[in-house]
Amino acid sequence: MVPPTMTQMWATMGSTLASFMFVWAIIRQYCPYELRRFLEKYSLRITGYFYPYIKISIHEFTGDRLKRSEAYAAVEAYLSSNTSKSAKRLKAEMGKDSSNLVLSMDEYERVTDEFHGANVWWVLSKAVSPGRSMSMSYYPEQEKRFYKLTFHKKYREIITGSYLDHVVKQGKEIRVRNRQRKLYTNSPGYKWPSYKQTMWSHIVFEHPATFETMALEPEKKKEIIEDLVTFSKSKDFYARIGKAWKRGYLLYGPPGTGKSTMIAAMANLLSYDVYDLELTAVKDNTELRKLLIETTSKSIIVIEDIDCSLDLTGQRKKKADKGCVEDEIVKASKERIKEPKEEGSSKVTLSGLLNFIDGLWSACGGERLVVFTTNYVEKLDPALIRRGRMDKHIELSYCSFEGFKVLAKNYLKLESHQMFDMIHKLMGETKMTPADVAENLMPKSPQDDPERCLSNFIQALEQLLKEEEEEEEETKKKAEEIKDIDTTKKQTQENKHVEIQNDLGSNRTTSF
Ligand SMILES: Nc1ncnc2c1ncn2[C@@H]1O[C@H](COP(=O)(O)OP(=O)(O)OP(=O)(O)O)[C@@H](O)[C@H]1O
Ligand SMILES: [Mg+2]
Repeated sequence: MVPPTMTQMWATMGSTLASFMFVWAIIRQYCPYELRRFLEKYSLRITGYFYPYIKISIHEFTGDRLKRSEAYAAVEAYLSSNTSKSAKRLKAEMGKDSSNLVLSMDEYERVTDEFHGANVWWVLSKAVSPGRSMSMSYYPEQEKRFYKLTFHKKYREIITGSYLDHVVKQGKEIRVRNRQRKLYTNSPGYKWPSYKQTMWSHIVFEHPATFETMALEPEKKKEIIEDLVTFSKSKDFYARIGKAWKRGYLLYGPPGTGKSTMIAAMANLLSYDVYDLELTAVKDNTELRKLLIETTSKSIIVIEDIDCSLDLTGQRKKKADKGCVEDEIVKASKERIKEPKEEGSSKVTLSGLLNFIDGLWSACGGERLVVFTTNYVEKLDPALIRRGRMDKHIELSYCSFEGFKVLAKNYLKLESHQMFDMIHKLMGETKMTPADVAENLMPKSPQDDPERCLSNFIQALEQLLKEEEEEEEETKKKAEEIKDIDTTKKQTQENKHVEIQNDLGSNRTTSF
């Protein structure tokens, strides 16, 4: 018998395929869903005997469709950043800040990836489950999307052992980087929420502060950044030493030295959410615990002006308390300290707060920073700020010349100028907060070029120096007056003493 020619072979194969497609189309069109599933199942089993490839599916929704699968989301992020460059059909969606389009592979597109010499293929597919009626309800037709990973069976170990972990880890990191971060706050006077409502309200966190733009000595900045980055990478370390993965920071210093700015810079550095906890709006310790449980991993929990929020005897301070009077003067413009509506409803105690920091952390797990800020560190109870609770104490102080150089670069785009020497000298003799330096460097009119801003700043420094000298003179004068009064008092006392001695002496002589 003559073997078939190539053309004949192709023709036979083509017609077989066409017939198969035709039969399959008829089955899809007319067969009930259950029969179709049955045929699919057995055809897959038969081909499985000869087919050397393994397939893994990762579905978008699992179980009750309520929650999107984290694995699916991680694979999606991984593929959109790693392999979408090789995809030919892409879909575009708005990015997180609605300013750019994000591309990812489209349905049924196939992309390849390579891991330690193993080639794999990813396809985004979808299955359609038909609509069905159950009791009184009708469930419409549903599309179920899933990623299908295909690889040769000889790579089974490497793919299931490490490639999938690598994909999920990288995908999660990409998602954290790309996610829209949030600033949460607990609203004052908020009633205990009904089912599934959260106690936190949030807005999108878009603070532009970074460590780069912060006026801080370079070594200090480097140390803080390294501390934060080391913390964020220490999951295994914390697990090994049996400690909850959290770190406490105490930021202290005069108003306007960048405590709040640093919190924003921390959040931007690590891509964390921020929970700004208003302690005065928390009803009691139970509510405080509930608030904590609702926070998510990769977040910073902030309590600003901790000295005003809590009475160290255990009861929260009220707005007009004596201890906070000086803060009230300093912060007259701030409305942060709010009086609870009902009298006697303030029940958050120091021990409640300590439990908030220590007790529940261990149960919650996850990566969290807790940051306290204060203008008066000496007012705080040592128990609250001891190492282990507040692990790192950072003092933010008046602006140094190094700090000024950062601000001059940010505000005026100047890295050096002949006026800098003068500024260096004046800054060594004065105490100006970074907030004031920033305000003085800010152009106030279109005519304010960098030179003008610098000379305005010099004027402000000279004025401050004069005021400080006058104040010092005043203090000296007062000290001298007090000294004079003391000397006069002492002199009078001494004179009196001499008189008494003399009287006693003359009495003794008389008696002899
Ligand atoms: N170290 C700094 N670097 C850059 N800008 C700063 C710095 N410190 C303060 N500023 C500027 O001053 C403004 C006020 O600073 P910030 O609110 O961070 O001060 P604070 O220490 O939190 O003050 P308070 O104790 O009153 O809360 C900021 O908006 C920022 O522009
Ligand atoms: Mg602040």
